[in-house]
Amino acid sequence: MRTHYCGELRQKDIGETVTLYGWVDRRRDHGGVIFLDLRDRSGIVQVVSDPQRTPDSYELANSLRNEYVVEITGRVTQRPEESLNTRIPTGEVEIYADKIELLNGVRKQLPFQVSTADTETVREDLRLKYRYLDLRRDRMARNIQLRHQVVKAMRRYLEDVEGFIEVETPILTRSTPEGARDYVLPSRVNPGEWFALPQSPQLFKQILMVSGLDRYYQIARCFRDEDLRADRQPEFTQLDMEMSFMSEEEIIELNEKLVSYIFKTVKGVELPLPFPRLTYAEAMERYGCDKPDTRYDLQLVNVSDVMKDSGFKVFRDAVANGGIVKILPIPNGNEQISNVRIKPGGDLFREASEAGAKGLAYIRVREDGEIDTIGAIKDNLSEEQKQEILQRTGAKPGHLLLFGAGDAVTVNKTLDRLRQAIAKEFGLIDPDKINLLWVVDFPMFEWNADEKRLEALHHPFTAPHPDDLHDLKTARAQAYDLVFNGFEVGGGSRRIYQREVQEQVFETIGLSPEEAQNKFGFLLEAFEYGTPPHGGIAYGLDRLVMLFAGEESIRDVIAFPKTQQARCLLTDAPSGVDVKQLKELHVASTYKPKS
Ligand SMILES: Nc1ncnc2c1ncn2[C@@H]1O[C@H](COP(=O)(O)OP(=O)(O)OP(=O)(O)O)[C@@H](O)[C@H]1O
Ligand SMILES: N[C@@H](CC(=O)O)C(=O)O
Ligand SMILES: [Mg+2]
Ligand SMILES: [Mg+2]
Repeated sequence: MRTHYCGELRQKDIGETVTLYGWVDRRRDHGGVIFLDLRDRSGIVQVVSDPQRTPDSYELANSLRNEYVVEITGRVTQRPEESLNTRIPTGEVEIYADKIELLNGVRKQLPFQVSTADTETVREDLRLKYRYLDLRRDRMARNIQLRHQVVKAMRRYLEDVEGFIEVETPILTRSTPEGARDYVLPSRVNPGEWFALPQSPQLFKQILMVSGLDRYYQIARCFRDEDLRADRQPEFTQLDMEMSFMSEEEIIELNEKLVSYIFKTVKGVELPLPFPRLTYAEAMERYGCDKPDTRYDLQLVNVSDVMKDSGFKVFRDAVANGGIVKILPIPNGNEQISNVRIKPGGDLFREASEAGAKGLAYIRVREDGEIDTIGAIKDNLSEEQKQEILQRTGAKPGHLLLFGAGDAVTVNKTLDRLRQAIAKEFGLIDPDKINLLWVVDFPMFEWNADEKRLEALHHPFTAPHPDDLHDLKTARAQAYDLVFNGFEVGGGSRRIYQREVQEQVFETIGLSPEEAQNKFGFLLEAFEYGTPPHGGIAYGLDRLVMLFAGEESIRDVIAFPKTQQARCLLTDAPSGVDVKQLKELHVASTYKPKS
């Protein structure tokens, strides 16, 4: 019977006889003395065997190889002075192995060494294919355990402090509009009809409020067929919440307490409350995005009013066509950023053009206070305009001012990208800083140029701001996002709970009354049976844990993630199916033979 986990053993255990189970992390032979690092999920402890002190285990110890599974019984002993290891928590002790039992060996060559995978780069496809080996390594084992700690803290706070009740909602359901494509599943018993996997439990949680549940939460799996990024998976987990009879202010306050409880419990960090807030309009104006990383300054400066009469055509036209001119001022940018980098072919030019910019104008402030720029700008800039720009941007000698000019979406996107790239390059980001902020007052809708219609910025169940009901199209929403170091970790809103308002919103996004009835009739009907005012939020659990763990990819905090091509390499899914299955499902075409 196991007496301890490997990673728990300390000086206080010296003299005890212990039984451990685990994997051989490494085996070293030091002139007839065998050292084994024994690993389990808690960490590593050093085991010693030699012919004098542990004659019964020596032969077997000598034959063990990496990743063999063993049971070891032995005495906890103080390590000699010269072999103390301060890098591991068990580094003061070692175990004299009186008895070793081999429980299982390794029959094939290991695709990579678990013991060195934390320090050497192993190809991700190998890691995902042999995920069981990958999850044995310290870093990954820690991430998975950290994820568990985060979920545990969420449950403790919501259940024990705030009285939330966890309810499971269906996976086989109807489409929920969260802005991505649906994963769909054919129904065998209902020929020609399809389930959609939920993009979120949005409508069910609202219906639970109509049911009087009052406070709901769920650790909920969501499915979205969308283009993948390092912080996006096709299948991901939300902490999903909904509550009745609470104002936006009360919902935000409860959530600040929840988030600070998680930080305190998991990270031991006390967060100052309340979290700062930015309106969507401020965030876009100052940072060019709705999830700004404000660990560093580098704020954008709008100079559209100065440039509207500029002799420089690009600036003047931008404003005349309803666009904007903005500047990203970079202190000490002159020295580090050469003209080559901001002209076609340069890396910063490429960054800008990937965001849709056609050019990257600049002004450099010289040591003597004069400016350097291209002739077309310099010749067309009046002294007043120049002074106004220098003053507004706070430009000093050494400053580089990068310009974005054009439609607001492109300018903001461009300068946001440049801001992030420059913060990284200039080392402006303090990795120990924790930066949490709310973005509030989102607009209800944004223009979808492809489909030539307004679409809901959050989702169409979000309530408009009560002051803006006279013009729904331009109304602000009662919606809020939580941003953590430049990532959107959560988003929610107060909801519409009156049928008429919901119908108006459907109409605004171009749903005909028939379509609205067809897709969301059950919701509209529920609103007629006594629906309480309600609202909620959902956090991306994977993203949150990724940031807690200091990882750059959410794949590293998910036990069995998909690749960027949305494949599971462990099980090799998706795969072809038998034609018989397809026939039963009434899906005759697109048949792909099973391999
Ligand atoms: N594909 C995804 N993979 C992982 N997490 C996601 C994904 N989509 C959304 N989330 C997380 O779920 C939370 C709530 O979902 P929401 O619909 O607001 O996402 P979103 O605004 O579409 O997110 P984004 O566009 O940033 O991916 C997000 O704040 C985010 O943390
Ligand atoms: N269902 C929403 C979250 C919410 O509004 O509560 C989402 O996934 O974004
Ligand atoms: Mg999305
Ligand atoms: Mg969102």
